[in-house]
Amino acid sequence: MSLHITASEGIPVAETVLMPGDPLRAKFIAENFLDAPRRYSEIRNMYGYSGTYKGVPVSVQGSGMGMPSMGIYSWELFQQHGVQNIIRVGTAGSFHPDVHVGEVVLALAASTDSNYCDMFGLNGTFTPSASFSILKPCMEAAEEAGIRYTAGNVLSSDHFYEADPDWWKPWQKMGVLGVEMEAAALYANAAFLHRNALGIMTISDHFVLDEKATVEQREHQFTDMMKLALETAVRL
Ligand SMILES: O=P(O)(O)O[C@H]1O[C@H](CO)[C@@H](O)[C@H]1O
Ligand SMILES: O=c1cc[nH]c(=O)[nH]1
Repeated sequence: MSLHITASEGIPVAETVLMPGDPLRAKFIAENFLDAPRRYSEIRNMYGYSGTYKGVPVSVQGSGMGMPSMGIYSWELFQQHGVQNIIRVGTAGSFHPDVHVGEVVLALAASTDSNYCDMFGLNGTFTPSASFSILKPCMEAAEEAGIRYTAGNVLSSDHFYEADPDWWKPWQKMGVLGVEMEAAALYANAAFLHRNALGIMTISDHFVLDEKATVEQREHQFTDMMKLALETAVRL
């Protein structure tokens, strides 16, 4: 048990955890993809479940929205629940005309406008990046399952709503694929605590094209990303 996660000896957290921002997406993944799922935590309704996928123990834990929330849950999972690998299964807005709603992005690195990494006391700019130990099996699993993906830099932002409607254009110019709100904190915690992390995102909105996913799609229908994360988990 930790401050924000109930899990105990009775229902431990697995070494590999899938983390959607939305706790209802965690419930959906557990109920639709895991064998014998059991809920180990419901503090603040931030559900966590443990079960197996193809015989391998896997957990699914909501992270909430934003880096402070992801910072708390991933820190406790790594530090107090023995977790080795976290795979974020999130949604993102695309800045790229060739990366469409419903498509999968692998976040090689997470640029950020957040000061989350200041706590590590570095005298330069840390680059939160994915763990190759998860990225490689994920790419292999995607190729085997025929799941198309784009790999690149994403922006982890502290803001969902921005005052300036053109705020995203300088990031697009730098080749950043799109925006979400948690990967940088996850990658930084994993680096500091010597654990592994990867962000797999499905595009839910578009900044360039007139494309948008429904609430139902965001919660339930981004199954390529969920299957890909689970197929990656069994390869770790
Ligand atoms: O779908 P999730 O995983 O929550 O991810 C994205 O959606 C939320 C914003 O709507 C933020 O958490 C952002 O990172
Ligand atoms: O953080 C996010 C997630 C999806 N779409 C966005 O525009 N931002």
